[in-house]
Amino acid sequence: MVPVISAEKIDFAYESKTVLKQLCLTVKKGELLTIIGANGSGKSTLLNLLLGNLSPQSGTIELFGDDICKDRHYRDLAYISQNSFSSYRNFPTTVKEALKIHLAYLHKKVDLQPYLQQVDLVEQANLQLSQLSGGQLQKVALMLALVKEAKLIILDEPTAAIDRCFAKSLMQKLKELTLQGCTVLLVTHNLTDVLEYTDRVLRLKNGSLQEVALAKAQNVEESDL
Ligand SMILES: Nc1ncnc2c1ncn2[C@@H]1O[C@H](COP(=O)(O)OP(=O)(O)OP(=O)(O)O)[C@@H](O)[C@H]1O
Repeated sequence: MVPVISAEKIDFAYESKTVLKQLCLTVKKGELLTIIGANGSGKSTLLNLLLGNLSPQSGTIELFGDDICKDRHYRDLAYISQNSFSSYRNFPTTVKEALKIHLAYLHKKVDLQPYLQQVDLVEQANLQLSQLSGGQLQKVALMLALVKEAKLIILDEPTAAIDRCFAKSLMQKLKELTLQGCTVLLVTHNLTDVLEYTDRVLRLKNGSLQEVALAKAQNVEESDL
């Protein structure tokens, strides 16, 4: 089966600053993959390359078997960034209206209530996005990804701004989605939140990815998270 993500021998530098060296990554359909790494190791850079926001100096990146130079597969992708919530905050709508706008954009007609329930935002449905907390805005971002029925969900620090209880239900939800064939790639410094749910952990170090055995992942040095 064609991998969902296939990156081959990626070299990337910001001018003279080399960040990634001959990096390879293959992610199969239905996998929940976690990438860890110390601050500045290049995790966000790698995500930006996978999203097609940056181009490697050498190497190839394919999504769903297509070179991202030709097709970035936006229709299949949902990206929840570290600060997606701060950009939502400036959007002058309520939670419910944001969901309706998103559905209209996707040409979909569905009942809103189950989506609000899934992310526990029923009580906040009529609040303005500007009135939500960081964690609640993170839930809005997840809800929009669920509505899109994305085949690949990429999350940067998904549990950083949310409480432990929602972190658990978020990870359960993501795991459930992978069992239905969705693929999830996330970057985190909170390995404890994801370890129970992840299929693999890769550590970004010295510009490339190394597999971390799940049994050993708990003991990964703090500086690598
Ligand atoms: N636009 C840029 N121009 C120059 N250097 C950059 C740029 N963005 C990032 N860098 C550098 O590239 C390296 C990797 O940064 P990146 O943000 O990818 O790391 P990260 O692993 O996501 O870090 P963190 O865990 O702190 O979010 C860092 O040394 C950073 O200073």
